[in-house]
Amino acid sequence: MSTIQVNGLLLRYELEGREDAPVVVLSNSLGTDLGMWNPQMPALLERFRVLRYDTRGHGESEVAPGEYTVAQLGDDVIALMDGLNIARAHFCGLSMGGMTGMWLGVHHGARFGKLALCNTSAKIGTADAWNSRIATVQKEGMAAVVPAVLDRWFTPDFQQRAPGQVEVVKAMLLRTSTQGYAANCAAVRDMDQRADIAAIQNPTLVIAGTHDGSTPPQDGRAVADAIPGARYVELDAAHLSNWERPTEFTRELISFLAD
Ligand SMILES: O=C(O)CC1=CCC(=O)O1
Repeated sequence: MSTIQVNGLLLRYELEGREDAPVVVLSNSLGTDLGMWNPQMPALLERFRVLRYDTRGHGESEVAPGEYTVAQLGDDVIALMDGLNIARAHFCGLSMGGMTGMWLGVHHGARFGKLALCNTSAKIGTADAWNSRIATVQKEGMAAVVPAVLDRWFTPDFQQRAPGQVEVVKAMLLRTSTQGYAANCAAVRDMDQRADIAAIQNPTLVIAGTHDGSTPPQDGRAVADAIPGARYVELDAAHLSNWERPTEFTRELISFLAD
């Protein structure tokens, strides 16, 4: 396992692929870790050097005290790239990872080539709903949110036809630190980038899921409409579209990045 000290905490990362290939950074969603990109890795590694990491408070990365902000999550990516001497990269993030991607496009666009913003939103849910989720995990632990979260991540059809894959992702959610999860919920709760993202100048792909109960397609469309020239693609999937439609997701991502 590789770790690096960034912004006062240890982040776990993996950097794989040919040293002379263009770099793509992959950023995980709330309640997962860098393993959420496993379905895309073999195809990505044929063309790219892939840097993926566990967002602070997730997986094997450290849990910093207090609540986080999307700006902190974005600063971690810049510090990670600086620490690994990566001057420029493409970026792909799903859900909270996509929110980090929007922030990076607005504030550090010159460090990035193309942005893929997947199953994400410039503003998500109400403060009350996030506060209630935070209170639940703090009082009852991660297991208390698992059934509702899984029903937003995967369609009933996928849960029935791929129970083994659902178990793999469920295990990531259950392994997530309660404190880290709550701190990242606060970052998502407090984020509103709707007025900012029109400033993004990077070529952008927005991927949405028709059955996504967390960041519905209209949210993805709104992101694509706000970013000049952004491409919008909708897959027949719920929130974790990269697991539910891995072939289509990977094809869309690679054809966009390699174009
Ligand atoms: O857990 C959810 O409801 C879905 C989600 C919201 C932000 C994120 O990254 O995942």
